[in-house]
Amino acid sequence: MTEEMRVRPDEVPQWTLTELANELDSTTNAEGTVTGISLHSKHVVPGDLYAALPGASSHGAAFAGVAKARGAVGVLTDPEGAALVTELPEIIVDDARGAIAKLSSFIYGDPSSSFTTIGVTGTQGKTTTTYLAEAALGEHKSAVVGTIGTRIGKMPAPSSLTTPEAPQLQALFAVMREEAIEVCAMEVSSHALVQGRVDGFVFDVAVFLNLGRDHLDFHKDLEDYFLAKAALFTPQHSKHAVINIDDAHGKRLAELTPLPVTTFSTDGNQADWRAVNIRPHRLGTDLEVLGPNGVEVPLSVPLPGVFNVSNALAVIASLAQAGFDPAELAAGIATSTGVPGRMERIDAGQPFTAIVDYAHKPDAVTAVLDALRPVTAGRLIIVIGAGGDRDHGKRPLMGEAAAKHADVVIVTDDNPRKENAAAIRADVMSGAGNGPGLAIEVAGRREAIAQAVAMAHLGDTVVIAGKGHERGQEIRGKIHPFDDREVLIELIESAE
Ligand SMILES: CC(=O)N[C@H]1[C@@H](OP(=O)(O)OP(=O)(O)OC[C@H]2O[C@@H](n3ccc(=O)[nH]c3=O)[C@H](O)[C@@H]2O)O[C@H](CO)[C@@H](O)[C@@H]1O[C@H](C)C(=O)N[C@@H](C)C(=O)N[C@H](CCC(=O)O)C(=O)O
Ligand SMILES: Nc1ncnc2c1ncn2[C@@H]1O[C@H](COP(=O)(O)OP(=O)(O)OP(=O)(O)O)[C@@H](O)[C@H]1O
Ligand SMILES: N[C@H](CCC[C@H](N)C(=O)O)C(=O)O
Ligand SMILES: [Mg+2]
Repeated sequence: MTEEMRVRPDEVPQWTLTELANELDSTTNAEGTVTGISLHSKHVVPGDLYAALPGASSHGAAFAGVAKARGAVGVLTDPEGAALVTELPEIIVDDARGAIAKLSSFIYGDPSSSFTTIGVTGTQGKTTTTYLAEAALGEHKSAVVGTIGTRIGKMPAPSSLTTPEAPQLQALFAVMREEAIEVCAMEVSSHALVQGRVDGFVFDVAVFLNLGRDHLDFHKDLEDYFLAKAALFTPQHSKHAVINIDDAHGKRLAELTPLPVTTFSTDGNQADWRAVNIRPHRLGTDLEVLGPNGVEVPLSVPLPGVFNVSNALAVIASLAQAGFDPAELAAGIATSTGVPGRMERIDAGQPFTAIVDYAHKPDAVTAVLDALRPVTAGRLIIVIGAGGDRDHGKRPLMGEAAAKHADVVIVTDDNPRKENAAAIRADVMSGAGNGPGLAIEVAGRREAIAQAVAMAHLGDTVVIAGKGHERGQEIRGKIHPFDDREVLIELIESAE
């Protein structure tokens, strides 16, 4: 097993329940010493305050017994939850979700004020941008929080969700403070903003990458989704905005935000930071970056696609705003060894190019295929599916984008979760069937990848889209081991 960074600080906080209740203008019905806070019963460690919140499928108060058995000393909950809790002392507040981030930051002593925080939002590119920030920072001690997990000083520390819930996040911040981290670059999802996971502290810099179709199962419509993201660009959440004005919603946000704004563009727009003389090649892109006050630095982005130039510019603009030297940042980006499952090249001696990528939204599918087309002499073959229990509306649009930009589309399963896999494939096929090329449906992801490998020749590019770094496939609530990269290598080797 690889070594992992701790997820709780060594220096354990000590608060009485009364002190915490006071902080929330509430009271408590017993005493006890609190040494941490948890939002999920399964994360509780002895000494924790268990925050029992109302959820979509249950009220956290129903798990207070489990939390107690794991050593919780009290419960923070709302009046509805209080009616369910009998086994632990309570702090009751009307808006328990509103209280939890503030209290989590308080318990750990506002740890993120000890380092620079960069919050990255956008429909696509957050993970890539935070990883490129880590590379850009070179020897400076940095941390990354996001979809693939947390990294503190390049050591993994497990975290769930793209943006962890506040108790987990603030504990990780406290570890970062102990590790003398200089900069934490983190992904901020729209879910996190709506659910107040990043309340209780203020980002030094907030970055907006783009807005496209996703998560319309959670947000009412695209406008609602935009407004959720726009909330990051208010003084309550951030001090400074860095915005991609090539994106129409970015342009709008730059006018809307009350924060001081730095803009960037790869598209010839009049921005503070601009990419010029863009020279794509098979493995990435070379270019020059023009910045404020006559700054001009050469940059080599070792990831293919102009969209990754945009992600790299976001890194330079935001870290330069935080005081780092653009030339050093550019030199750091050039050393990136890539991002797991993002445009990741797989080489098992096959005659064609094979790429594993995390595109699971229509714009990402388009961006990836557009990036690969100019460097593909033969056919562009994509294996694609869509996740279950997520936005249904994006499925035909993903199929359509694949069919429009690839020569062969193999529609298969992603994570069906609790849905019927055949029904999801039919949704994707309804869009994929409209393209000029060949669209076929193959049940079973392994079988679909095998078909792609069997049909690919010298000069072709095969893209396995949607699951990137994921190591399992969720089918009816159970996660089966499945890694696109390993499966691809196995199938290439067995085809020889
Ligand atoms: C829609 C959504 O964001 N749901 C999150 C939310 O669930 P919920 O409020 O409905 O909770 P619930 O399942 O009804 O449970 C109620 C409460 O009981 C607690 N509980 C529940 C079960 C148990 O055994 N013990 C326990 O303590 C839960 O922690 C929760 O507080 O609060 C839970 C606790 O933190 C999260 O785990 C859950 O994330 C679910 C798993 C999820 O899939 N979220 C995704 C959609 C998400 O947040 N994604 C974003 C964006 C990704 C992207 O950009 O693409 C992310 O930031 O990851
Ligand atoms: N700036 C961008 N514009 C368009 N597509 C992009 C951009 N950056 C990355 N992509 C595509 O989107 C996929 C996901 O990228 P990444 O994981 O960096 O995004 P994310 O915003 O973190 O996604 P998630 O919301 O799932 O965490 C990549 O594999 C690539 O296909
Ligand atoms: N953070 C994203 C991941 C999607 C990954 C894709 N493989 C899928 O299962 O849809 C989500 O929870 O919507
Ligand atoms: Mg991500």
